[in-house]
Amino acid sequence: MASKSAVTPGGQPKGKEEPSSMADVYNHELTPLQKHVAFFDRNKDGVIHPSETYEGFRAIGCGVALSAFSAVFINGLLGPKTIPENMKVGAFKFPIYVKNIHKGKHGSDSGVYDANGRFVPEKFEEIFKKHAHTRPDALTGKELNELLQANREPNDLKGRVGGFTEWKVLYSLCKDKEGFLHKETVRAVYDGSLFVKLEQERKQAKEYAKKK
Ligand code: HEM
Ligand SMILES: [Ca+2]
Repeated sequence: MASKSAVTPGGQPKGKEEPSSMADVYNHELTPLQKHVAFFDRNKDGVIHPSETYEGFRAIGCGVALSAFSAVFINGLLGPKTIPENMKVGAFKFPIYVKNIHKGKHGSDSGVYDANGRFVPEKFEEIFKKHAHTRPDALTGKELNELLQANREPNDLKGRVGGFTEWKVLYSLCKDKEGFLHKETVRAVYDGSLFVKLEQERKQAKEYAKKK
């Protein structure tokens, strides 16, 4: 009988270098923040390698430059915070451990993810109550800037840059023709379903283009 741990829940063989226990994260209910990043763990071995960050960004429609930049900076800066204690990691591998992604949280954020990576509905609603002036269920580019400004914590350059990048990439990927970023899109960022949807939409658009 095949050993239970020989394959990931996705059915793919596990990476050789990482201990199999890292994939265990998928045997439990994921926190919303774990779901947010699980999309980028392409082979579901519990570890996001820079190549997977790159692949994930490409899959949702980001260009080569942004995807490569993100792989270097997200894995380089966030990855080390997520390495489990007593775990030795080879130089230049820059893994991100899905299990510990809450340790990668930064300052100057909205607070919608709590310290454990859970979703805080009140904080989510607050974003729109405070900043959605033009219409209640969406943010304009200007209103997004207002949110970023309001989230800024003193002496927190790293957190500010992190928050700025997350929100600006989201806005550029998902704003509608009139420049609105919809509440339901933002909701889908927090439960991780947005990335899956964007990838599916791109695949369908490609199929459609092939048939034409
Ligand atoms: C195009 C891809 C991505 C977009 C558009 C995006 C967007 C966002 C947004 C809008 C937030 C909420 C920030 C807030 O509440 O103020 C967030 C949080 C977060 N994201 Fe992403 N993200 C992306 C990819 C990733 C990847 C690849 C990782 C790591 C593997 C990641 C890790 C995080 C973490 C750790 C947080 C929590 C930050 C905090 O609350 O302090 N994200 N992201
Ligand atoms: Ca992986």
